[in-house]
Amino acid sequence: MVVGGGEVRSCHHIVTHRLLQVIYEVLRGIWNVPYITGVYVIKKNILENTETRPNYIYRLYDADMAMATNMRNKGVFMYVSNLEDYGHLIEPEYFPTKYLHNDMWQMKANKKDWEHRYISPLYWKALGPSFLNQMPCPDVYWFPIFTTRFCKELVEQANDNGGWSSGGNKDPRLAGGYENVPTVDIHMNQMEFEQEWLWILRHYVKPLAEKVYLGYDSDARAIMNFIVRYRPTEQSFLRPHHDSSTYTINVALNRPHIDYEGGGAHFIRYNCSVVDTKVGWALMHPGRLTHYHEGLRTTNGTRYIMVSFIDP
Ligand SMILES: O=C(O)CCC(=O)C(=O)O
Ligand SMILES: [Fe+2]
Repeated sequence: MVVGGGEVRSCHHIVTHRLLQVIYEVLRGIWNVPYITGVYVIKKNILENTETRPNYIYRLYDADMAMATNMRNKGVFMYVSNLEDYGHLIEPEYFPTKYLHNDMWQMKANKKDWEHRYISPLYWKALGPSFLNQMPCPDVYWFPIFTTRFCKELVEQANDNGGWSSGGNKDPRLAGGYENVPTVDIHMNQMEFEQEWLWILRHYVKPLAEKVYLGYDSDARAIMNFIVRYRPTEQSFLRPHHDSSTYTINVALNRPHIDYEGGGAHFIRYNCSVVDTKVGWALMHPGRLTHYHEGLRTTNGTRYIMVSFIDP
């Protein structure tokens, strides 16, 4: 497992590095290792002492290999420790610069930071097997998923893009060119956020769906992923309809009574409405038959929601 300092060839190094990562994720401790790259925490007296000060030259080795070898030869050992959290490295290779909120695109490259920014701390609680999830209407569940920041940035990103549809039945964005129940909306593919959104569905939404709809295995597939805006002066409500989904998520992106008045979802068979929605919380409901539903009228301001028709 531990390869002698200075004898490590690069392919070994990659395999060893990955194995060590796995071990470090499972175990806690301190390990004496021959070679470390990237980040070092060095005792001040080691740096001050001219005998032990790091030296980066040894034969024709790369600087980090030379340093590791020289330190070991001087009897200054290096350790990997995960007893304390000193922080983490960021992956700088993929970072777009063309969007308004580029951080939103970082879920794959820098998952830890992305989750910290955009996934609500309550989400992890809601996912827990012993947590009883809210059901405001029959088979309609209500989950905290996103932070306020996520919702704010998603709306700003949509408005920055500006490709809102007219809300008419003719919709050139769709394969058939026709939308039976049109909304004033913007699709995730218009925002170049479709693959990212599908990743979010697979990683965060699917486990919630499988928790509450016991025995259902969700593919977390979705073709229709869009932000809707309702305004009294344009489209202000959505007539009763079914969704083309097995289940739908409907995320509140802004605040009732502050950013807008009215709004909410009404489930007709149960005569049950969800009106006091919370930013970053998603409604999840079956898409068809039992859950014929409508969007209630927004009477003031602009109401924004994010909708996905999952497993169509
Ligand atoms: O306004 C709502 O909350 C309902 C939205 C909806 O049903 C839809 O977009 O399919
Ligand atoms: Fe709907």
